[in-house]
Amino acid sequence: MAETAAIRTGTGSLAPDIAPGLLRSLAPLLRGWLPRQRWFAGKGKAIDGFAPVAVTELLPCSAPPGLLHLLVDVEQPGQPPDCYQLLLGVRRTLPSRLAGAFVGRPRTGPLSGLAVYDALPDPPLAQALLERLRSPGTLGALRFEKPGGAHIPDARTARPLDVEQSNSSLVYDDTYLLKLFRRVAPGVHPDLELPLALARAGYPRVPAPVAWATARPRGRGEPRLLGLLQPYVAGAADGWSLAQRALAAGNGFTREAGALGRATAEVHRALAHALPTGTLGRPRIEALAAAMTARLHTTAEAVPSLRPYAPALAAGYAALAALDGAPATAQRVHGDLHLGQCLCGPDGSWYLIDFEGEPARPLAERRRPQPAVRDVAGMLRSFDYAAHAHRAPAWATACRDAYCDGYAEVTGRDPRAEPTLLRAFETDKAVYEVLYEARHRPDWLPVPMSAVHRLATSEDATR
Ligand SMILES: Nc1ncnc2c1ncn2[C@@H]1O[C@H](COP(=O)(O)OP(=O)(O)O)[C@@H](O)[C@H]1O
Ligand SMILES: O=P(O)(O)O[C@H]1O[C@H](CO)[C@@H](O[C@H]2O[C@H](CO)[C@@H](O)[C@H](O)[C@H]2O)[C@H](O)[C@H]1O
Repeated sequence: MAETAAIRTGTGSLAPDIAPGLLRSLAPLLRGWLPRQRWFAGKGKAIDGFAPVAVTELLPCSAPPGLLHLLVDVEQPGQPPDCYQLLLGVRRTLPSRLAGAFVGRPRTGPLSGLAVYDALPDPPLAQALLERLRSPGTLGALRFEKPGGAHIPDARTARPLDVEQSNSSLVYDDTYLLKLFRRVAPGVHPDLELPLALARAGYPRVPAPVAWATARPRGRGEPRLLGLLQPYVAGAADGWSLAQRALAAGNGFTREAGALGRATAEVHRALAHALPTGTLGRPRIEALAAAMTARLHTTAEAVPSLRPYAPALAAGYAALAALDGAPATAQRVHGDLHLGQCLCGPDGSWYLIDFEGEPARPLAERRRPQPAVRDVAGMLRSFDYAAHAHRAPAWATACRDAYCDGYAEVTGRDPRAEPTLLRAFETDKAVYEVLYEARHRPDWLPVPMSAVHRLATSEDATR
């Protein structure tokens, strides 16, 4: 343990000469553990190596349980390194309740012989993260911010959220939720920017961030958002579970779909007031169609079953590029809207969450104003997804119509009135899903593939 105690410096950052050795000793463990994590985007590719970006000791490893915060560049073939956030606990012996979180025991280095594990399911370590956010300040490369001096009460309980997600979340006392981003990049993050802008504009049905953490590793550009604390909507059910429940009971879902259409429209209206908007003239529409076409071809390279459909789908994008008429309006959007991002609170109101956008796209691209119909297309795809396993295409069609009706009620603009734009965005989303499912959930690949088939063969863009 004497050696372990020596890893700490006065600021919480590891001495620069220690971080590489620490990471070298963790590397063999991370190689096995990382690809098994739902949030690891590089599955299926070799890991060439790891490089430390910032390593911070949040709780001393010399007095277990220790808590290490690591930002690590993961090097994989054919792409620039991706930086991941890891929160690792360190104990001499691991209690059996944490067996599932075990990463391994390094054989060398400052943690030699100690048990290293995912810190989030360990309540004292989860509590330590909340404690850091309650008292803002800096620690090494990490900065903890709590604007307006918000009072964040102590929590009696802390638990990781047990849902499929791209990041990781902790829930404190059913009062606050801490979302910890896993793949972190420099730049303004829409999952903080948009809910903050909506909160400042007085919009009530997007949980407002109350505290957050960023990293500013020296010489590595803009700050990176690491985590974000927001009120937990207790007793809420997400739209996906509610839709599944309705389908299993043989019930319709059009009332809910209409309410979701109205909720989407209200958020769009608030975003358009709070943040810059623009128009997309002919050159920008052509560029949009070209980007969609390029994504189609890259995805068809990676997923062979998409290839036969590529020409018909590309024709839809060509129709978009050739559109005459008024420029399309563009604004900030949610960017990855689906039923799982809509929470129905105990009072029956719908909350929208997770403004991160599609995690695979660069931050700058996600922050560009875009046609609002992009979110509409995301939700239309989601009704299709929900109905797929139940072989209930009529259920999906009714929901899709009710959703568009609800949207039009609030904005006065019916998304179905721009069928070429809507079809292009729906196709682009289905293509994104093909790649997403091929990488993360191959069993689900038939779901977006059936939409691809429909979009490539049907004349009617809204069916
Ligand atoms: N503020 C909140 N209140 C209640 N539940 C939430 C809240 N934010 C997220 N959740 C739950 O956590 C899940 C994952 O959150 P999300 O932001 O979509 O994470 P990710 O981007 O990692 O997928 C959601 O589907 C929802 O069930
Ligand atoms: O984890 P995120 O919420 O950021 O989004 C990613 O994962 C989603 C799945 O969990 C994925 O959504 C796709 O599957 C949903 C059903 O599980 C369906 O409702 C969506 O319509 C469909 O796109 C999403 O695309 C991905 O970015």
